[in-house]
Amino acid sequence: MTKQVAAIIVAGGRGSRLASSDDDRPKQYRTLAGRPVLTYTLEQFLDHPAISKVLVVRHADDLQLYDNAIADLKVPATDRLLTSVEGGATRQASVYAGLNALQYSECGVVLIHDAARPFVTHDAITAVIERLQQGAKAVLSAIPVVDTLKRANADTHSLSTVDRKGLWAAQTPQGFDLKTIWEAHQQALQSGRTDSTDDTAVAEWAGHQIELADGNADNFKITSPADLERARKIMEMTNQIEPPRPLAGSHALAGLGDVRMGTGYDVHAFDTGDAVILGGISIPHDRKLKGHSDADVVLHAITDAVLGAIGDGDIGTHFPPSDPKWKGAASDQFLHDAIRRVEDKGGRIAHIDATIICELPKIGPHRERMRQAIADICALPVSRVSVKATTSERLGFTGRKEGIASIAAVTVRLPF
Ligand SMILES: Nc1ccn([C@@H]2O[C@H](COP(=O)(O)OP(=O)(O)OP(=O)(O)O)[C@@H](O)[C@H]2O)c(=O)n1
Ligand SMILES: C[C@](O)(CO)[C@H](O)COP(=O)(O)O
Repeated sequence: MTKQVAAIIVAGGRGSRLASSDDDRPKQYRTLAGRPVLTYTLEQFLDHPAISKVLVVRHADDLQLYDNAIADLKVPATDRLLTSVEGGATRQASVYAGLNALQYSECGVVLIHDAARPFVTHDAITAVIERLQQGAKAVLSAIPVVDTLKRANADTHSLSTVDRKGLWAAQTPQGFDLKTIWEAHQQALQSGRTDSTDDTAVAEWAGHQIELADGNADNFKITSPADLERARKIMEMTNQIEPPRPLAGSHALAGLGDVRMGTGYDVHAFDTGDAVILGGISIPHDRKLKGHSDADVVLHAITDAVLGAIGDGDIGTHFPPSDPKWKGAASDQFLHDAIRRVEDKGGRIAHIDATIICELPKIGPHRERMRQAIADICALPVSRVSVKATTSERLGFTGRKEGIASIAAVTVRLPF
């Protein structure tokens, strides 16, 4: 009999090996081409027709980040996405929290997957499910080790070669009969075994046989800063806008699509505070910008430029300042909404050029981070985002340091 399949996505870690001073979000909430890692991971499971329930285990402090990740889903979550549960101090504890939450579901088998593996494929998921439906109690998605392996001492002098024959690199998803893995985790905990780095280790320890299913090298886990960079490049390439065809004769415009240009302008006054939000990042300053939302004057100008390109009103039309809902709101959601309006018309943003007009703070030291933040929000390669800054030679309100202005130009390609 075919058993109902649940998936647990463990997203309760802190990503300490990827810690960075300018972004305190755990790795599963960092963005790849504008959307959180967790969002991509979840989509793979929500999109798989054989999976009935998906449960995310998250850290107690991450509720807002989790909600943002769900808001970015492009596949319907419906009632298949269960209410998230809080994890524990180790991966093993987080998985156990997820298994406990599934005890009263109707699912007979469960896949356990790292949120930090967003490139998991439909085929890798199917391979694990098929073996479980054929009766396996524990299935590991894995790839054979292809590099020559060395064992080295602490000062990294190579000591010996390890025979790689029969060695596999464990990935996720790992699939189990739900009762079997739940009991194995319970026994492990009762015996004080709390440091297993994966669930097949828990099942092995409890005496169960593990079967292998085909994983793939692309399903790497984002662990280090280099992994995050690699993931960003892959996702940016996947989302890459086709380069415009070279202009040639009368068909040139057909190759480019319906190219539109929009401009935006915004101003916010200074208020007492200690940081300004500009282009999606926070910059320490001796004032803040006053506004109904977070007063990110750059994202507001870009949002208006996007809306201008498609002739769809302006930021105030869609997000009236009179609506208390937008009080203190992060402005990336305004831009996300404008981009969705472009995508609903089958279009794409091709290029963004923003200028910030202020005497202070100095923009130069923050420019690259701002470009990256805007590129992330818009799912664009950073090469398609420009941020410039100028003073107004001490003239006018920006010159008197009363506020900051920003103008933006955005190019959009729509289908004919
Ligand atoms: N207490 C924990 C620890 C880890 N995980 C999850 O388990 C997966 C794989 O673990 P790992 O890569 O070790 O993640 P972190 O523990 O976050 O990373 P680090 O060890 O660098 O802190 C990740 O999706 C992570 O969010 C979890 O749910 N709860
Ligand atoms: C579960 C896992 O992803 C399999 O490769 C891995 O063991 C996670 O733990 P780690 O702490 O990152 O080694």
